[in-house]
Amino acid sequence: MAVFASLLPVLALPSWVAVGIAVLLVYKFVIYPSFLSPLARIPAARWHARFLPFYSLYLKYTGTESRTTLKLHQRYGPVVRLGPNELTVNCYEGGIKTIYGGGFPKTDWYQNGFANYETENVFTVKGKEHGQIKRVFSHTLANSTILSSSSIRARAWRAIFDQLCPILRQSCKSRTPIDIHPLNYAYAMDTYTSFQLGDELATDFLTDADTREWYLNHSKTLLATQNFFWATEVPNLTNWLFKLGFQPIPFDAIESKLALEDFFIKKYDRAAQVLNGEETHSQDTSKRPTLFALAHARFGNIYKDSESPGRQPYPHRLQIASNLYDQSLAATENNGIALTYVHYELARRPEVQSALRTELLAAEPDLITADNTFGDPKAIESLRLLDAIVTETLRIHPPAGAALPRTTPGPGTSTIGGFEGIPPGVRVEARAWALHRNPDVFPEPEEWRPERWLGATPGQLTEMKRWFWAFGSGPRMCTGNHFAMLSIKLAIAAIYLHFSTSVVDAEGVDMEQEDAVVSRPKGDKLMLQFHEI
Ligand code: HEM
Repeated sequence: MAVFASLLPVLALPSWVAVGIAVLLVYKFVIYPSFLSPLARIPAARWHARFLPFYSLYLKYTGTESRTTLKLHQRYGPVVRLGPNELTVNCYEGGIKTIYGGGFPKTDWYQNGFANYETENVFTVKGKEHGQIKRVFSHTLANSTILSSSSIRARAWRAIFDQLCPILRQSCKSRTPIDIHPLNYAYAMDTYTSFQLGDELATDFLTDADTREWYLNHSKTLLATQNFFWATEVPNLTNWLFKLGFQPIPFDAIESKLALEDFFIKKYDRAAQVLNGEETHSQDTSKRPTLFALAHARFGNIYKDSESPGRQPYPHRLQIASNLYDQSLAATENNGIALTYVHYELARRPEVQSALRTELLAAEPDLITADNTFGDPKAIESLRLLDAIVTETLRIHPPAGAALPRTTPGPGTSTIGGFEGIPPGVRVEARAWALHRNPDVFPEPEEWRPERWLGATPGQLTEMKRWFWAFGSGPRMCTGNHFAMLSIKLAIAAIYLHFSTSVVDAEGVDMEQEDAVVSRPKGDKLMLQFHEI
């Protein structure tokens, strides 16, 4: 009724005024965007994409965007108009170099999807606050610090040799295949939260299977494409529907978000007590909540105390929680997916496993010390085949391979992929999935070939590194890339020194990657048979 009531004034207008308004609307919403806008020169994905957003929304809702845009780029070139105000971009010069290297601002998509505790974090925030938060963690997450951290290596050792290997050995003895995917998530979460919060407050998902399963069920619901779509792609429509009494975001997804937030904030609150000396702890550095302590000490330089409402038991509680929770989600999902695909590719290629083992055995004296821990971190850095295996896996199976949206800045216009005069406020986005499949840079791009990183000429290598985009680029590039590479390499090195693997075909296994913000294998499992060496 309210809708009809709002139309009454229009119906009461003289007919020539109504026609005039209709002509203006057609001009603004159809003729201008289709023929006169600076975007009109750019090839459109569909004829209607010039003035209607539905094609783009359809691709996002159905989780078919990355694969479809790859085909669109193959057909129309490096810049394609996906909607009236949206461009998909697939090139380095004038593409990722300009947009991401040039620091074009993020869209609200990030805030709508990834703010935790209703509070922004380094992943979502725009403006100068972003650089301030990033600087708090940047030294501790830098490659030199990560490589020299004995506590990271000690925790990884414990996770792999004391917790994971016994599970793998058991499966060897009983000749029972094992689903390695949830264990990869567990390893990623346990090692990262240990770095954040110290060993005692970290998760223990490798041994605590019930909590692991509880976590995985909630995170799967939370990140399901169609649940995520409403808040990120059509937030205004979602709010309107909510006001009209509909709830497009399923209750399960909201419940999962709240359950996970609650699980983690309890840990952060305990970390604050540790720091305040309210809990007795030894001086053992592995128990120190390293990343929590950094945020706790330095967020006061970013946020005023007035931004810490009285309900917070310690300053900036929600800002700390939002950041740490975001990081642990990023670490678990991305490292977990990457590890699963490294296993998947290796398990199908015994000859690559043998070559890797030869490389590992040659480095073993430096890699592993006599008193049983990971040795000189440079040893792991120097393993070229291992590096090529992980990099090639991130190329062909990027865990965060979907679109990363930005907006063209103002004042003035931008040049994107050779198209000049792009006005401010246009959504522009590239995706690792498509960049990594450019055959001019990565010949036979659908082939997993680690050797492409080893036999390339210096010129080819430079080009491949420019287009390699698993961690993004520019000022918003992943802050966890060094931690990710080290922890993935430690796990793969330790496991393939002692085991070989083969893939087992089992019900529910589907290794095709989801076309989603977090690109898990569709079946969400990988059954492997481990063989002890
Ligand atoms: C294989 C593992 C990982 C992959 C593939 C990955 C991928 C990415 C990508 C593509 C971005 C850029 C997003 C954008 O530009 O919109 C990003 C940002 C980010 N990642 Fe990662 N990530 C991984 C591991 C981690 C880990 C271990 C952490 C833990 C600290 C982490 C924390 C972050 C954060 C905080 C950002 C936001 C940076 C900013 O906006 O300045 N990631 N990641």
